[in-house]
Amino acid sequence: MLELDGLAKRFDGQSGRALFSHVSLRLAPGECVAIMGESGVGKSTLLNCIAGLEAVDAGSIRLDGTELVALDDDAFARLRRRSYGFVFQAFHLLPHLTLAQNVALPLWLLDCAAAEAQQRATTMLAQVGLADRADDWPRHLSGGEMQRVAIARALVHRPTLVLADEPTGNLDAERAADVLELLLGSLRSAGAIGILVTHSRAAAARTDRVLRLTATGLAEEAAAA
Ligand SMILES: Nc1ncnc2c1ncn2[C@@H]1O[C@H](COP(=O)(O)OP(=O)(O)OP(=O)(O)O)[C@@H](O)[C@H]1O
Repeated sequence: MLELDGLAKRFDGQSGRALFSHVSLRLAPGECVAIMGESGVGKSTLLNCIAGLEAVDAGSIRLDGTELVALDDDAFARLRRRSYGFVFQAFHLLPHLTLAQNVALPLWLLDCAAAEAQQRATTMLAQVGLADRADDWPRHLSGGEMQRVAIARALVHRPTLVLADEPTGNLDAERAADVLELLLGSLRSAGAIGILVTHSRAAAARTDRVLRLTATGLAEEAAAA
């Protein structure tokens, strides 16, 4: 369970005005929501706050009962490695690693034995439809294929929470729909919580709930596109 209560964030130079405040949300395992909102309202910043990459100015973030706002940077980094997965608009695959090595990366960071990491990475690649590409290189892939690898990497260590920032933003409509279906299906079958920041109404409509971020918090929207 992810519980956000009264989160507020302000950057220096914003003359006392909060970027957002009163952000509260409860998400159960397997639940996936979309966060929409005007450009610049703070959606990516909110994801960064939930990930502990930006400090909040007020509020509470609890993951399975643990208060994360109280954690120091090292403790948050360890938790992030173990319990978080990330999917980015620009894929962020490492060009000098094979696809299997890219997917195995989170397992290496958790000190998983090399043989097990290799086997789990290969299994994940098969689940995203790239079984025969394990030893290939990111530069040989299409955008949609790169995002499939990124989804495998985000889920290989069985995270509690996956944060996806515009995961279909660099893809054409057909590839976006395929990648989104894969991401949401994978999240649901893994029982992970998913938070998807998107400008795409079509993408948002595929999630369980659509929320709109404004300066004064998150408001529920009708899920229909
Ligand atoms: N480290 C920072 N220091 C100061 N201001 C920042 C910092 N990071 C982001 N901002 C500002 O905070 C605001 C929110 O940025 P953010 O990227 O979170 O918005 P967004 O809703 O995700 O926008 P978009 O939909 O365009 O991606 C912007 O005005 C941005 O310039």
